[in-house]
Amino acid sequence: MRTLFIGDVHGCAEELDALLSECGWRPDDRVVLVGDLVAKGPDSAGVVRRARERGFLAVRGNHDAHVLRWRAGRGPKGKTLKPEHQQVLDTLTPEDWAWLEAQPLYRRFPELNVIAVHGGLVPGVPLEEQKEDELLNLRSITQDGTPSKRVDGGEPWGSRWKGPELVIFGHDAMRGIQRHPHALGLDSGCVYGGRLSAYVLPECRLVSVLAKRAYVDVDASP
Ligand SMILES: Nc1ncnc2c1ncn2[C@@H]1O[C@H](COP(=O)(O)OP(=O)(O)OP(=O)(O)OP(=O)(O)OP(=O)(O)OC[C@H]2O[C@@H](n3cnc4c(N)ncnc43)[C@H](O)[C@@H]2O)[C@@H](O)[C@H]1O
Repeated sequence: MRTLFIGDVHGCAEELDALLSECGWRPDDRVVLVGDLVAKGPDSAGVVRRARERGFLAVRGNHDAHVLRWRAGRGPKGKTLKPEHQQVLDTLTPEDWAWLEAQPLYRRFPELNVIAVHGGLVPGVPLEEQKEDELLNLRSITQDGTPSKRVDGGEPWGSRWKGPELVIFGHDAMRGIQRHPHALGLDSGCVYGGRLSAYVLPECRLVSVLAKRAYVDVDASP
């Protein structure tokens, strides 16, 4: 059986279809989306529906977690919901929400020696002791080992991850595809007009398709 790990889709349903086609996706392939299925792009509900109906697996991304919190009435106090998240709340069906809520923060694939997570893992911390915010939002590690959610907050966390598992992650569109000895970043910025990327095992093949257009202007992003 093949396993296709796919980077941040962010509602780019047409690009997801194109990528699956480029990979030669068959229903007996296992597909694992590494988080941020929703928000920013044009068709979050279409992405979740495809994943749900086709039996894909996913891990939860920071945007998925954010809309789930609002849906549960636990949005940050005194804050208003951004349009990109309101659109998700307005369009997902109850079945979509149930599926999204069932997605964990990380998944282990022992037979592949792979861990899938959206943000990252703090090197040296056992998997079960990793904090939720870092699993969702980690990007960098400072010289003294402090985790940071900022791109300029140190070196990429993946460069310090020593294995033994290969960690496949997303969340870092600014750095794009990251190849470290034991970590592979798959967010190639599709929603910003970049590419949507997949890593196919056991072939060890990186496949990507161009975004049809930029749905978010990087310069206009907060
Ligand atoms: N209390 C609160 N009140 C209201 N809202 C709240 C909230 N707490 C959380 N939220 C909202 O909930 C969401 C999740 O928040 P949170 O979980 O806090 O994540 P975040 O890292 O702050 O969210 P970002 O939107 O910055 O990052 P991202 O996950 O979209 O990463 P990406 O790499 O694509 O993008 C990161 C950046 O990189 C830029 N970028 C990406 N690619 C490129 C490129 N190639 N070149 C230049 N810039 C690029 C993007 O424009 C973007 O700015 C956010 O929208 C946040 O604002």
